[in-house]
Amino acid sequence: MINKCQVGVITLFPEMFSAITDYGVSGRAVRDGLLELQFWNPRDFTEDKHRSVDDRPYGGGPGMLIPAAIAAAKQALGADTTVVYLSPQGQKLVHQGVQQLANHERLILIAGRYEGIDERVIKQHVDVEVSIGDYVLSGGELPAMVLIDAMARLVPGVLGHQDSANEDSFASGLLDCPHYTRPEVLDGEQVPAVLLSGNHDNIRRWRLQQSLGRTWLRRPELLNDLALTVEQEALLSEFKSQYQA
Ligand SMILES: NC(=O)c1ccc(N[C@@H]2CC[C@@H](O)C2)nc1
Repeated sequence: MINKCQVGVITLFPEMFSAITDYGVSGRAVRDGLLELQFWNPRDFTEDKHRSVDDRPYGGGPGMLIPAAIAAAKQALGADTTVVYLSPQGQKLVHQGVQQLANHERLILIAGRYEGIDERVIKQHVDVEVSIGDYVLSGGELPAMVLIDAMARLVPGVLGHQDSANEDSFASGLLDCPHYTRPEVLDGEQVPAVLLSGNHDNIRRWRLQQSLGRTWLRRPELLNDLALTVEQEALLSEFKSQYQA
């Protein structure tokens, strides 16, 4: 378990990252020093007076800006820092991958723009290529923020105890159970009585059964990778027997 998340980001648009540094749980993690972001902008490594960064595909143009930025980032974070490139060609990011990357404690993320980065740079400088999903975005910044947010939540002290309970459900490979707040009756629908019973073990079992049932209904393939406990098997088969579509 790491005790902080240190990330260097190579990006033309560092200001975009205010979306995670200035708000909510991730913003508090930055203020508490549990999440530390540093930025390197390829534009700062240009030598032409126009500071041009969008090289024509092998059409000559600026020198290799990304490797220069990686070198500067490694100077600050350490030569052994893991380099991650966000792209649709990467390995699909799921909770386990977030945990593995979070364990590196220090990472450099490359957020590309335009057509992407030179394949030789990937071969020579990138340790792992990661995709947040099968769709193309105009830049790697949003995927980088998704990865950073997910990793920060795994650092002790970032989440309150309730949120970390939610985290546990995903860590267990199950979808989260339904959640309810006030009022007790909304549009004629009651909050499930067990949640008002004060019986904590019944509430735990109900939530676990709901997570199992939802996973079975919405993402059955996730159950294939899980070794369910005796209690979980019993709760799921009870859910199935009571289920009417
Ligand atoms: N699915 C994803 O994680 C993803 C990552 C990056 C991306 N776009 C960038 C722009 C140019 C190139 O660097 C790749 N789109 C989708």
